[in-house]
Amino acid sequence: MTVSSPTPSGGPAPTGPSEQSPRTPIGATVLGYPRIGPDRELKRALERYWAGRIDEAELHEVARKIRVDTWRGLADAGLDTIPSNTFSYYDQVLDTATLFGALPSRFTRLGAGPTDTYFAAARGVQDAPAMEMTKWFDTNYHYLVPELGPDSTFSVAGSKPIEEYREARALGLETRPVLVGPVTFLLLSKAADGAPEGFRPIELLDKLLPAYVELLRTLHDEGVRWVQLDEPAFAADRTQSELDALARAYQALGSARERPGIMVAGYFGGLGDALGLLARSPIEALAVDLVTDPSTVDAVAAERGLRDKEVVAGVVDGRNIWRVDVDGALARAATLLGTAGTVGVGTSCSLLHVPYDVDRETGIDARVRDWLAFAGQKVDEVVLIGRALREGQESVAAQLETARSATRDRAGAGDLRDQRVRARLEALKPEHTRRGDYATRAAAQQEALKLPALPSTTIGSFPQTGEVRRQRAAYRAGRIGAEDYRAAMRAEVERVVRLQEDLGLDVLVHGEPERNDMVQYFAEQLAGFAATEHGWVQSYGSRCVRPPVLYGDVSRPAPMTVEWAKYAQSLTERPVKGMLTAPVTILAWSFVRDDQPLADTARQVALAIRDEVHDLESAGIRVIQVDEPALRELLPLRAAEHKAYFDWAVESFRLATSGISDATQIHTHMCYSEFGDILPAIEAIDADVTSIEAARSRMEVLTDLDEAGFSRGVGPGVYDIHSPRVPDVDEVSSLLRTAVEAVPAERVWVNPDCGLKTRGYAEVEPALRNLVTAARQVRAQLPA
Ligand SMILES: CN1c2c(nc(N)[nH]c2=O)NC[C@@H]1CNc1ccc(C(=O)N[C@@H](CCC(=O)N[C@@H](CCC(=O)N[C@@H](CCC(=O)O)C(=O)O)C(=O)O)C(=O)O)cc1
Ligand SMILES: N[C@@H](CCS)C(=O)O
Ligand SMILES: [Zn+2]
Repeated sequence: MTVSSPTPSGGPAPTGPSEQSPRTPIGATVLGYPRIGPDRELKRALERYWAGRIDEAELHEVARKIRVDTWRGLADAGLDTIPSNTFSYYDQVLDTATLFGALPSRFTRLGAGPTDTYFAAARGVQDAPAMEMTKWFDTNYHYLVPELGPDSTFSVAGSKPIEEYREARALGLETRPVLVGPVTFLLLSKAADGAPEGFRPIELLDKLLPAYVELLRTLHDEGVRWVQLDEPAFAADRTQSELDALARAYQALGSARERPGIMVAGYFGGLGDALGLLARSPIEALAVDLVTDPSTVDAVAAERGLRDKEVVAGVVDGRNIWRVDVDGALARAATLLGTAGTVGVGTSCSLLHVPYDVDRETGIDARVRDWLAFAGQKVDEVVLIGRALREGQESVAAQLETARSATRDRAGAGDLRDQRVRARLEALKPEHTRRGDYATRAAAQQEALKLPALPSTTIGSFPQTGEVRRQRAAYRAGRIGAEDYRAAMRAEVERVVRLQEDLGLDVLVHGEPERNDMVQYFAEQLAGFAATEHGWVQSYGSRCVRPPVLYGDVSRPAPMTVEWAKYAQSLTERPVKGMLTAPVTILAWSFVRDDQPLADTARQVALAIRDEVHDLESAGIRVIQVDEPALRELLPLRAAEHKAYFDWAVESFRLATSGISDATQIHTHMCYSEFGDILPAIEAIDADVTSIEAARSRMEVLTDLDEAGFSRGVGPGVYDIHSPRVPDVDEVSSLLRTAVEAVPAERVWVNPDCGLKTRGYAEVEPALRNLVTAARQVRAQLPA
């Protein structure tokens, strides 16, 4: 397999759609690639740049090397075409807003250079708070939300896709620039502050399209043969007017005279009604996700309008890490042979969501490792399936057989089924997911805890200092032993407990210094999971996570947190909150098995957490928080699937948190989400207290919860921990007064928006001091 031949340096491409010349097919390709660097080189460079330790040139050089290595690797692996502009210094949606000159004016008027203006928008600076960050569809990646108003204008203000194209071409590599499509860009944007009531960014489509047309012309003049326009927004339910916008957009872009070939990529599910619209539009290619929803293959095969188009069959899962089932993938791609003009082979979505290379994971059992494919291996899978499809299976018989034997081995691995776990689940009765009624519990808890009105607490983690991380790195590398590590972490716990006593918080935490991550920490101790050593995936900006691999039945061989919670409680008279992660969040932030329904896996995880809850209670811990920040994350994109999801998601939380005394108080915590769709579930999980991100939206969520009939304790965040800003006492008191107007004061708790692990003590101490002072002030003003 060969890479497309390079365009002669500097010269325009010989073809354009208007000239009707044959175009090299897209063939075997990937929709995008990780960009943080195999050893998180970009993360380190970004953080050094932000700290003023390297200059811009050094940062750009690290980025250039990541791009070059990526392109060379993809070309050497044998893909037919390779993407560019999939690199980003922070986020591709922010890149798109920058490219089209649509950054909020609070950043452009700072007068900084382009790089620092971009980072100001991403991270905020004094007096110019960062753009809002939210989840990218149902993934654990987060993007920055563009802010648009009726007066927003668009132009081609940047040149990133062009520069990256040129950079690759200078290496002799022809690439396909990837852009967020215009309709998805607008659907992901929000109305800027001050926009008229009811304004929706999609109304700006006719103003945005000319900028895309201009960019397409520039790319064409540069010699670009294909562009990829990503429209994942159409994997979710869309209104007729949004579908009309899609049709209008691609009619306009497809009719542009001088442009490269256009491939629209729809991913994270089937395209629904958008499929037919795109099939009828004057574009040349469509990339479809044939993994997320298996019925998509039939919908695509039935689509007559694709006869003159190339369809890139996304048969290699871009989001999970299992080796592809080559026969299933080949069958799906082959189904499209009679439908599409040409069939290419690709990943279901960008590989941004998986780590770089499974071969480095020497710590994972070799048998399990052989079942896995990370980004590098997935590229090989795409190349393999592409060749088998084009040249026949005989041409790659040996590689196909190796792949088949790994798939067979996994399917037959009976030792992944733990009969004890299965028997426990079989024996579950409805009472295993029920607690006593809330009013009785609330009275028993007040009797046990004797908390003041408006009790103050934190969400769990305290700053993960460089020293804490260094200790863990030293422990992992074997430079210090288990006892020394434990002693260092206990010293940190003691420091954090003393600090909270000094600050005057009412319910304390141990601070989570011993945790690398709130999911990975548990996965490392549960049977059925494998942890990775190098498997970093970008979560947002420079922040990464290492999602564990959930490959078998889950159980808890031994208590996971009890010693830490007990130790913290031994240091103080005040109640210490035990801290656990709930089942849905554990699943959402892991790579999950695909050989059984997620609901079954959730129940297994719930049983393990339930065991821990019971052990914490037995150890004298009277308040236990079970964090469920990702409850919104696994919500299916299509509304028709919501009820089934909520049923198992709520059941798993309740299974994890019932069977305990009425007097034991269960907290949960939610953040990083739009809560609108999950309000009924927040009530249904039946936690005694829910702490919830609210500071930036000025407590709006409380009114929403109230309207949804929420009747339990609630801790709306009064300190935005995503910003280094220290809120003053008046600001916190004002938020608290708003809170007690929306919810009866006896149900209100006082806490930050989320954990403090990413912050420094220099901000956290004064912020918490102000929080406690504000709580006391407002408490003193409550009617007796
Ligand atoms: C709440 N969020 C989380 C999500 N997903 C998760 N799995 N976990 C989450 O908490 N999704 C939604 C949000 C996303 N938010 C965040 C927030 C913060 C981070 C983050 O800070 N990530 C850290 C890595 C955390 C970690 O695993 N740390 C490890 C390893 C630390 C490390 O890199 N060590 C260095 C050596 C250190 C030294 O010597 O100084 C090394 O190994 O090279 C640990 O503490 O042991 C990040 O740095 O990106 C992520 C998502
Ligand atoms: N207990 C966790 C929740 C984060 S969502 C923390 O405090 O970091
Ligand atoms: Zn949180």
